Amino acid sequence: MTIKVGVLGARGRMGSEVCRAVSAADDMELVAQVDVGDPRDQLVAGGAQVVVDFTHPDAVMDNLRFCVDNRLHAVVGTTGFTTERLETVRGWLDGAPGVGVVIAPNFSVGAVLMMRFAELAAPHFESVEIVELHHPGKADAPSGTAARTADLVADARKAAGLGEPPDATTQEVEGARGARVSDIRVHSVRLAGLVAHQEVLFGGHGETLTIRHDSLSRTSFMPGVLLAVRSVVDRPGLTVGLEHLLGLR
Ligand SMILES: NC(=O)C1=CN([C@@H]2O[C@H](COP(=O)(O)OP(=O)(O)OC[C@H]3O[C@@H](n4cnc5c(N)ncnc54)[C@H](O)[C@@H]3O)[C@@H](O)[C@H]2O)C=CC1
Ligand SMILES: O=C(O)C1=N[C@H](C(=O)O)C[C@H](O)C1
Repeated sequence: MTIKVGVLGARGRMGSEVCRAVSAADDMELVAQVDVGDPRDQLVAGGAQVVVDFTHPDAVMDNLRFCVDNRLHAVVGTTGFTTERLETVRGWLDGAPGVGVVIAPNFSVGAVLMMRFAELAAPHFESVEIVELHHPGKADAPSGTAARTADLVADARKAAGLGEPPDATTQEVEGARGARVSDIRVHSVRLAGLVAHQEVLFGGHGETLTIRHDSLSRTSFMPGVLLAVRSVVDRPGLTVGLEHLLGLR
């Protein structure tokens, strides 16, 4: 059966790539391409079953509310999902049985594995820091992926009885030691020529471990997005993270 798909943020870096990937998929039909200035009602008028959102952290909650109100399944890659936001979406879905929403900070399979590997390594090293590197057009810092990695690493450290990573630095120019997310230092680099990259650096006794992932092209996110579109129609409620669709959790 063909899945009718609408895209929000259709003229953006990710949205335009999603439009191409959906159009090329044998089992999908691209029925609406919506960006700023276009009526969102095109999604309903076009008969979309699944809406893919790659817009902006400031816009995504209103878009999701629209989808749930109109009983449209949603696949969301837009960042900015705090615990509070996720709870709000859960609340909306409680009132819309049968509707599915998949939200993932990163749709690339390699990035999902990087996060999983980091979580596995976390209990075994006293030190850890995260460096995320992106194109200079990125709206937010730190990246959603880095924030999610920090949460996973922090939870794994806590479960293993580890405290904060050691750090005796008291003299610093503001920002030199990065941001703290769940007590983990995260450093954000914005550089022309980059797409999306992350290193998780671990340090222990006489050794370090670096786990690095590179998205060299936005096509890296497309298999994950298409998997989520195919899955969400049979997955009511909220799913957070592509790992659940890959059988990694
Ligand atoms: N989960 C993942 O795997 C990935 C997530 N992202 C995230 O996706 C989001 C978008 O990233 P990019 O495509 O690089 O940004 P972009 O700025 O290139 O594209 C965003 C598009 O959304 C449009 N837009 C903004 N508000 C809108 C609204 N209310 N309705 C319809 N369209 C609207 C903009 O006009 C723009 O065309 C960011 O939050 C980014 O972090 C990006 C890459 C991968
Ligand atoms: O804005 C981007 O480009 C990306 N955003 C996501 C994030 O913030 O983690 C995913 C990927 O890193 C690309």
